Amino acid sequence: MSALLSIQGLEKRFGGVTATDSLTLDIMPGELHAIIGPNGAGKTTLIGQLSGEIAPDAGSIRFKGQAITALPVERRALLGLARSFQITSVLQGFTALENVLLAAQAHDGHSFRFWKPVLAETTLRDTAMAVLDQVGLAGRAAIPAAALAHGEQRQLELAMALAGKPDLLLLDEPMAGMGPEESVRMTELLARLKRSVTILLVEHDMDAVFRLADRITVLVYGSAIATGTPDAIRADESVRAAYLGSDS
Ligand SMILES: Nc1ncnc2c1ncn2[C@@H]1O[C@H](COP(=O)(O)OP(=O)(O)OP(=O)(O)O)[C@@H](O)[C@H]1O
Repeated sequence: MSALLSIQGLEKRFGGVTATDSLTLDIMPGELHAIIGPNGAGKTTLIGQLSGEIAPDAGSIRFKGQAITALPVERRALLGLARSFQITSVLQGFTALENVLLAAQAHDGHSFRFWKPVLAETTLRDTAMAVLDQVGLAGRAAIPAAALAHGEQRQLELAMALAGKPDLLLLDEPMAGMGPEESVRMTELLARLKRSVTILLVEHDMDAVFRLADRITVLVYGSAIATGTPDAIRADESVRAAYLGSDS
């Protein structure tokens, strides 16, 4: 099986800081691959380079066999690479459904052909409702985003990323700022989403990571010190020493 996303020799420096250091990594179709590592390890910088917001200094990124290293964010999104979280994209004055419709429309603008506007709108609306249902917000479609609970807003951000029917979803700390109950709900949601979309997950919530991930990569100072199944990562001495704490 060939990789959905292939990262080769990726490098990123900020002044004297090496945020991404000779990183080579394959993300396989259908897997949920988590990236963990201490604060400042380079996780968000990596996501930024994959989504197209940050230009790497060296190395290459291939997605679905195509070199995307130099492509801008929108072109990557059209190819099926979507990013969610740590970017506040929800429009508070619009309903949940309207937010998803706008996200779907932004991704799929060409479906609004002037001779078939009603049909196109119906299809888009059906898609948006299906996506809201997928994230457990179907019953909240008509509620303004501002009136949604924090956890529901995060579910909505996920729905907006899914609206473009991505092949690869980049999730940057979906549990950030959540209470324990909301985290559990988001973990269950991601467990349901798994397999329908390949997911690259950056997350500090280790319970969620070890429950959800098929494979985990541990970053330290921008380098991948280990990649493996949750069991292999748990047992890896270098990981325990560098990150999890040798007594964990
Ligand atoms: N725009 C920037 N300018 C300068 N240094 C930066 C910039 N962005 C990131 N860095 C530095 O690069 C390193 C990696 O940062 P990054 O935010 O990617 O780490 P992280 O693993 O996502 O951290 P956290 O877990 O705290 O979110 C850090 O040392 C950070 O200070």
